[in-house]
Amino acid sequence: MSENFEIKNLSASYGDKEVLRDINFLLQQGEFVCLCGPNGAGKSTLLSVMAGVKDSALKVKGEIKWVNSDNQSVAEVSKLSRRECARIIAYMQQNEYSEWDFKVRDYVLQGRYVYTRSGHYSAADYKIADGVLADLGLSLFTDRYIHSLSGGEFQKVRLARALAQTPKFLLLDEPAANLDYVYEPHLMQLLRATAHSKNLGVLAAVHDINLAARFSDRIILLPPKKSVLSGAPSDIMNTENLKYTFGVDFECKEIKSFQSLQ
Ligand SMILES: Nc1ncnc2c1ncn2[C@@H]1O[C@H](COP(=O)(O)OP(=O)(O)OP(=O)(O)O)[C@@H](O)[C@H]1O
Repeated sequence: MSENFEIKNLSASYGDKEVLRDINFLLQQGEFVCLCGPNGAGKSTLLSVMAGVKDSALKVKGEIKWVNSDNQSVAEVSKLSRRECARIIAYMQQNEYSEWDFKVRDYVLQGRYVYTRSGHYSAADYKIADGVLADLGLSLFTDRYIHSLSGGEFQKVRLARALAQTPKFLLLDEPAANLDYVYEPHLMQLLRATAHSKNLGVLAAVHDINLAARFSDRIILLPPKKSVLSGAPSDIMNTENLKYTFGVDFECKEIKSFQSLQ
């Protein structure tokens, strides 16, 4: 049975500094959703709260839980251990650096850690890690060391590690950062296809609203200290909603060839 990730009446602040105000939305398994908003609107903060790894100085009110298709609560993020949470949600943060220079395969295998006993990986764990590397076109990188990778290559390897976690929900903070103009749309296409084929709920903070409009099933617009707007790209991407979110005027044009490229 599919589950939904429900965010209800969520507000968050650092001391007196309000960051999120009255956020409400559902993320369903099997959909690819882009989270768009201006710098500082709270996209990273929201993702970290949903993943259960927020900054300890951040005070949060509201509900973050999973509900089943009958709208019954299944679990709450705040009541689960890190290990339990990580079996349901994989979270790829904006910037990450590993002190240790792992081989790519070992780094991706870390996604399986939450399923191991005492950190021993099974043949099935290796199979999953290798399968994800193949899906992302990274098989040739398997034996490379991560410190030798370019920024874009490492970004893809980080995504592979998150997918190896086989979560129900995948939270990505700017997954297209460091990617070139060819791989950027490739990645968005892959995320959409993976969400659909693996019944994975994907929420990705994305700065490029054209990319979001072209590939997502749904867009959530997050303006600073205001409620979110949510809808299919064709319904939500209009001058009024973009002004509400970004505070500046936009001209919106539908480019049909974008659709045909999918
Ligand atoms: N530890 C902290 N203490 C105080 N304020 C913080 C802290 N961390 C983040 N903030 C503030 O919270 C607000 C939201 O930050 P956040 O990184 O979530 O925004 P964002 O939408 O992801 O921005 P960007 O698009 O620039 O990455 C910002 O104003 C930021 O300065």
